[in-house]
Amino acid sequence: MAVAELNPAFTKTHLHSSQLSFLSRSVPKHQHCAFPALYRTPQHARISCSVTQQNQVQAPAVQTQEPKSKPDCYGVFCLTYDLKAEEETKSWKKLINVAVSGAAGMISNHLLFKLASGEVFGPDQPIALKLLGSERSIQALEGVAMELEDSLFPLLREVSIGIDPYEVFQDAEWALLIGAKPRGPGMERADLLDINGQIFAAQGKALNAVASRNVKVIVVGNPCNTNALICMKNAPNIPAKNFHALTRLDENRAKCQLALKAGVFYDKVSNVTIWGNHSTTQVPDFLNAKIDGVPVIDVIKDRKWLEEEFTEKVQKRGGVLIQKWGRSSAASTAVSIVDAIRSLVTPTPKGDWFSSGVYTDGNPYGIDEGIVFSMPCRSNGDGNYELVKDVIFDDYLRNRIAKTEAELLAEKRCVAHLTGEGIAVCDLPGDTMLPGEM
Ligand SMILES: NC(=O)C1=CN([C@@H]2O[C@H](COP(=O)(O)OP(=O)(O)OC[C@H]3O[C@@H](n4cnc5c(N)ncnc54)[C@H](OP(=O)(O)O)[C@@H]3O)[C@@H](O)[C@H]2O)C=CC1
Ligand SMILES: O=C([O-])CC(=O)C(=O)O
Repeated sequence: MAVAELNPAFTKTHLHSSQLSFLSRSVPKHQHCAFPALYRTPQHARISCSVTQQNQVQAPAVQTQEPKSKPDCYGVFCLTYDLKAEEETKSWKKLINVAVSGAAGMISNHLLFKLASGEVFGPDQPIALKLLGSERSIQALEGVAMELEDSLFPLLREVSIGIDPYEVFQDAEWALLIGAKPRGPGMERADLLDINGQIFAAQGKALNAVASRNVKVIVVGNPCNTNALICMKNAPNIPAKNFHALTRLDENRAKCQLALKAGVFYDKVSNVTIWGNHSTTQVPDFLNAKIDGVPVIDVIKDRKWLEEEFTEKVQKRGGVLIQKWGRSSAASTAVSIVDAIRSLVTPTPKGDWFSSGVYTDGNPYGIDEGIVFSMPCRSNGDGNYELVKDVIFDDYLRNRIAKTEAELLAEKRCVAHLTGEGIAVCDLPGDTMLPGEM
């Protein structure tokens, strides 16, 4: 049954959410209904019902204008509404489109509800969620959309689900790329780079074709640095500066370990950089880090612990967690994605910085150009960042950075066929590991 066949006076209150979902799924593409209590008639007029102060439904009033087109909307989110009125009366900002891939996965299951609640973009920012799944996950994705419906988030104005990135990424202002194939038993790192690289090449092309020209892209799916590079290289019309690989979880893990050792609450720890790859070669920088404004090395006077135990703990934290949980970090990863976005949309506290995997071209640290490398960033809150200049290095830090840089350069050579840089040569140093593989 198409929504067009509904009794126009049949309001939301008469329908169970699963009925709404079913009805909306049976609406042909580009054919929509409207809410509050707006439904489309066969004549394409819109019928509106308003609720009186006594909460009684009034007789429908016919409106003539065409409802807004919403491709692939889901359930209650297919209903249109007068957002303009809310922008005016509630001082809401203009709706933003946030695309999420791997939306039926574990990380997304935490993240989507944070995005919809307003805790990420703020209590005055209405949001449209555009969820990318696959044939394999489409049922699960409907389940996710149903849970979003049932959560009644005031700021969540649109949800759409789909399996075609060219549709899902349309006009996206943020693209949170989480979906990736996990490395299976016996799978070579080079195979993982290739399989996931194909996904991120395709998604880069789609972003290039249909996303907002200023879309901010955060790549989470592993190996995230090289996936971000592939995505960026396939999206030449989007500024390279707009691509990030998520290393914020590593920064958060490092802060926690430093706080634990120093016996302070973790909000006292600042200026922590993760350098390099989101892998076991990553470098958690204790040289520039501070506790209560004092250099960490003056608070934790155990250099051996910092160089060995601390560093390894952060590098392998993901793997230890998998051993305990039987699956990789999902909740804390989602939290760190929230942190990463908020770091770009709010001004960085004075004197502090945050880590993100960003393109190395023009970096002031002497790191090879042409790779996505985690470095210290600051933002004035407009969605962009600049690299922090006033950081210090010693031989230890330089040597460690060189190792993770070599790993990323090798990964880059391994995916040359996906970045348009020629024939791939895979000479990965040893069998480099994701944090979760240890
Ligand atoms: N950067 C970081 O700090 C961290 C990164 N990660 C990474 O994030 C990614 C997602 O993690 P998580 O949500 O826990 O994983 P899940 O396994 O729960 O979900 C991953 C999603 O990836 C999608 N996917 C895409 N291609 C494939 C494929 N070929 N085979 C199987 N699934 C595929 C699936 O969705 P669909 O079928 O819809 O495409 C699936 O829902 C992983 O790559 C993980 O390693 C995890 C923790 C930290
Ligand atoms: O390897 C994984 O999937 C998990 C991961 O990245 C992490 O925990 O940092």
